[in-house]
Amino acid sequence: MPPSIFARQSSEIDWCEGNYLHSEYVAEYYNTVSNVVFLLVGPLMMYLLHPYACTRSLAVHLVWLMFIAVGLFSMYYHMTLSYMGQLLDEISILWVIAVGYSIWFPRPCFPDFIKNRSHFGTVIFTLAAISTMLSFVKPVVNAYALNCITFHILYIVVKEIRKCSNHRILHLAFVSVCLWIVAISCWLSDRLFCSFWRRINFCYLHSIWHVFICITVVYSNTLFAYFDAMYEIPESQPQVQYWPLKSLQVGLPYLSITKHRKNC
Ligand SMILES: CCCCCCCC/C=C\CCCCCCCC(=O)N[C@@H](CO)[C@H](O)/C=C/CCCCCCCCCCCCC
Ligand SMILES: [Ca+2]
Ligand SMILES: [Zn+2]
Repeated sequence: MPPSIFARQSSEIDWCEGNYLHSEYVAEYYNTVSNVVFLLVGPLMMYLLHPYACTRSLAVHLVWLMFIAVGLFSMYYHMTLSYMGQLLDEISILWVIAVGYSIWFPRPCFPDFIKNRSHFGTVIFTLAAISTMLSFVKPVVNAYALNCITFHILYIVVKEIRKCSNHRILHLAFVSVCLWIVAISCWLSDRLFCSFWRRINFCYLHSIWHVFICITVVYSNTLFAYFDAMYEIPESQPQVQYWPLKSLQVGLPYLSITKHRKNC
């Protein structure tokens, strides 16, 4: 009988951290626990972005709810290393990116055949549905394919930043890219150079990736929310602020709205 898709270690991928070293129930202890950052940052962003979401669209909250779901699925995945865990982790990432694109993709960058944002959303959701089906074909390539989407995101960042002269936004874009470079270096190094990291007994790179990609997503989403707000709701005078140290530009960035349109 073939192993169940829920069976422990039925995933094709095994991350560098040793399995069942700290608990008989948790396959990769640090890779599991490090996902707590998603569970802390998601609700905090929903709280900080509430005025912006009320003005722009409540779908902004959906991104952060799905972000929390990604953290929970990722926890389940590293806890079990099951095939089901892997697919839940990857498919939930695909859909949160799809929702992010539908809300924040800058209107001037729409391809010519797109009529409006809801048409764009339909195209993105169709592509995400097709990709979801394809993800079952060769699950081992899914994570690489998801990471490749970032190159398209970087292309859009460069395109938008060329039109921008606001120093706070240039700083935000620069820090987003630096954080992503650190995150992806950890992810790739954990996958490609595991024997080296095992030799020096430092197998925590994938846990470090979880923390850095979580912060990168906060930075890049704030950047896209700013670009989008300047196109769609400029009258609300959007501004980037930082939690907890507003004045020093230190901490987690978020979009604040000066003139609040009371939709909720
Ligand atoms: C107009 C553009 C809008 C962009 C919206 C982007 C919204 C992204 C929101 C959430 C993505 C969360 C990703 C967290 C992954 C955590 C789980 C994890 O680590 N899974 C791994 C296995 O445990 C798996 O191997 C990872 C696969 C790859 C994930 C790729 C994530 C891409 C995130 C995009 C970041 C943008 C960076 C932009 C830099 C300027
Ligand atoms: Ca492992
Ligand atoms: Zn992970």
